[in-house]
Amino acid sequence: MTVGEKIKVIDGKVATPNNPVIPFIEGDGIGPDIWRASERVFNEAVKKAYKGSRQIQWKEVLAGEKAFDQTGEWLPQKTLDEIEEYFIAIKGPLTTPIGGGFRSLNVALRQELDLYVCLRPVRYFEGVPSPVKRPELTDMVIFRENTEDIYAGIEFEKDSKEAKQIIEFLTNTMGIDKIRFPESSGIGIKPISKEGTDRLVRAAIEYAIKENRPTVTLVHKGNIMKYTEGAFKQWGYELAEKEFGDKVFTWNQYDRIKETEGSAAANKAQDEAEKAGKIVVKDVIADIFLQQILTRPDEFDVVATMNLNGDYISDALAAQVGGIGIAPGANINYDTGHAIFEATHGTAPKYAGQDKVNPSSVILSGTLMLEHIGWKEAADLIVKALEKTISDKTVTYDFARLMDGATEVSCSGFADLLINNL
Ligand SMILES: NC(=O)C1=CN([C@@H]2O[C@H](COP(=O)(O)OP(=O)(O)OC[C@H]3O[C@@H](n4cnc5c(N)ncnc54)[C@H](OP(=O)(O)O)[C@@H]3O)[C@@H](O)[C@H]2O)C=CC1
Ligand SMILES: O=C(O)CCC(=O)C(=O)O
Ligand SMILES: [Mg+2]
Repeated sequence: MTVGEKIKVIDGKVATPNNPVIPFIEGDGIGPDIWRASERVFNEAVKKAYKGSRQIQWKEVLAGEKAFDQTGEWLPQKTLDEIEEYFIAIKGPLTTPIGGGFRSLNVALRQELDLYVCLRPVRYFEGVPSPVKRPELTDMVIFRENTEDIYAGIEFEKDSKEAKQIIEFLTNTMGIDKIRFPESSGIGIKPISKEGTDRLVRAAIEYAIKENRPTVTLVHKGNIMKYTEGAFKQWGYELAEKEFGDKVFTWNQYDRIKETEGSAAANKAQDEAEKAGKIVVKDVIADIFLQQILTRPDEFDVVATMNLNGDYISDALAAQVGGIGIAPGANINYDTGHAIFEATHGTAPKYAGQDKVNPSSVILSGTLMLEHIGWKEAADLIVKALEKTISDKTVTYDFARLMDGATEVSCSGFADLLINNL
């Protein structure tokens, strides 16, 4: 076997050798089935695209159940060190116990490496079964903040010393009398910072500019959580105007024009901005957003939101274009260049070891990774093969159960077909 070389990040740009070492985490549950299938597809696509002159040297790093069985640790420091050293990694899903036990290893990886953007593109592949009438209208890219929020795990159990201390502080020092049942409350804390918001919204707008996306929508629940979600909206608008100037037109600008010159002038200003190719930065409250993505999905392009909202939105949008079996993602720090690519779905334990589930989410996460390292030709081959395989109606169980005249194939069988169609 040839020895691989390290990917480097120079001045924020990824420099990829012809034989990059890329660490992978196989994952729990369905992870091993999916990884085996995906790895073959990646290798064949790279071989075909570059006629053997390029090859990925996969390096397994441990996390989750496999790590615990082999090392006694769920997330060994060595794994974090190696991903940090090699910059780019890809992972299968990892189990998180509910209501107790260790905290999410997926979240820990994102926090430890400060991978502040969870990027989740949502697009329709012709022929995929969908619960909506016009699934092709859904074409969005979610920028989900990945390190803060109530999601990030600052939580204290009911009756714990910490929960009692916080409740005592809130009640006696802060004069809060709205904790309905102070004797039996667990406590969760939701930090949302200006720095965290700025870097997330900056990445979303930069992406919209680069990819010619007409709008960036800030999704928040700022009417209720004013100083966290409401601040996210406010800081987002401020950053857009301050850093992107005349490349954007914000709904804050719209409101200011409306206030001084009236609605007609504000509408005209927005029309002119759109005609001039400026990106419209707008906002929507999270609950109505979940209705509007169903009723008028074509009004949304790039979506920037906080961690918990982004989690719900990711799965809801995935459903519109065929489900969680075809929902890729990436966790990225655009400043250090570190990135871990991973599917949106979890370990689907009831299907573990059955060679049954759809490997497309990890495979498409891999195409994001190939594009990220500059190997677009290989990524394009995989996307085309996926389109062909779906249009042939040879699909895994999740699609087969909703498609007329489909032939159901296994997870590995689907990978075989993709490879034939490369
Ligand atoms: N990033 C990560 O590693 C993530 C980890 N998790 C963890 O995964 C575990 C299980 O979570 P759960 O809530 O059940 O969510 P999952 O995403 O694991 O599974 C829920 C359902 O989604 C469908 N599904 C998931 N993956 C696929 C696939 N590849 N192909 C086809 N269908 C698929 C199945 O639907 P059906 O039953 O209809 O066939 C499955 O039962 C938890 O421990 C959770 O914390 C969850 C999300 C992300
Ligand atoms: O870490 C987990 O177990 C769940 C993560 C998750 O749902 C997500 O990132 O979308
Ligand atoms: Mg999720």
